[in-house]
Amino acid sequence: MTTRQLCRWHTFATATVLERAAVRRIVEAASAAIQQRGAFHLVLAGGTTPRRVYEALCSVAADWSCWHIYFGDERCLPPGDAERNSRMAAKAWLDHVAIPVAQVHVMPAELGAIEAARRYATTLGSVGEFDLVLLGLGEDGHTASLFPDQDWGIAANSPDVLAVFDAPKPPPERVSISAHRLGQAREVIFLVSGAGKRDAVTAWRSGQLIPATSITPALGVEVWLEQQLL
Ligand SMILES: O=C1O[C@H](COP(=O)(O)O)[C@@H](O)[C@H](O)[C@H]1O
Repeated sequence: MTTRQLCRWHTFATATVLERAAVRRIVEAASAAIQQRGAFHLVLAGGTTPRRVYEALCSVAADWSCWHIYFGDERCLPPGDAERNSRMAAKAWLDHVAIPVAQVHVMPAELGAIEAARRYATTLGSVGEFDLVLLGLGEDGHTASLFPDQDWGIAANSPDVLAVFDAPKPPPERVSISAHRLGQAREVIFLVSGAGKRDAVTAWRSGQLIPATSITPALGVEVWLEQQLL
């Protein structure tokens, strides 16, 4: 049985306005989580819009010692490869702030998708609900590394982490947190900008099943997008 996605759409005049709002929301969510539970568990997305948000996070004041970072997906490439989502996030943000290294949970994707998925599932085994999951949207409607016509891990008994092969966007071998596990979150925000996303947004808004619609947290998802995409 599939759960229907509760979706709240928010438009922003430009990508820059959207990115500034995302930075503010991340910092607010972190403060609230740290105040209420002593820690902030944040899942990062790859992609261009998130990268600019990460760059802006370098200059905010935050209690970095309480932040715990996870990755929604990763590309099976060597650790320092510029195309890895973890490398991008490190370069843009994580290398410049005082989040303890042991609290940055990189997917060991260099080990291959199957072994990396197995190890990351162990990492997530001790993590409860994420406080905030950031996701992107690909031009084909993919999110994290959940691609059209592949297994998105929707079922409650799906593995928490999927080994992905034959991804249509390079590289073909990837690792992704499953849709079911990504939905175990207090808050999920999709950050969507760039004219190339228009068809995917139209498909989503018209009720078509695309990978992004498979993320169904109890409180629904927020989709933050540039005005030009509507
Ligand atoms: O390959 C990926 O693509 C999506 C979307 O990225 P974008 O650059 O088209 O915005 C991203 O969310 C995902 O993390 C990444 O691995």
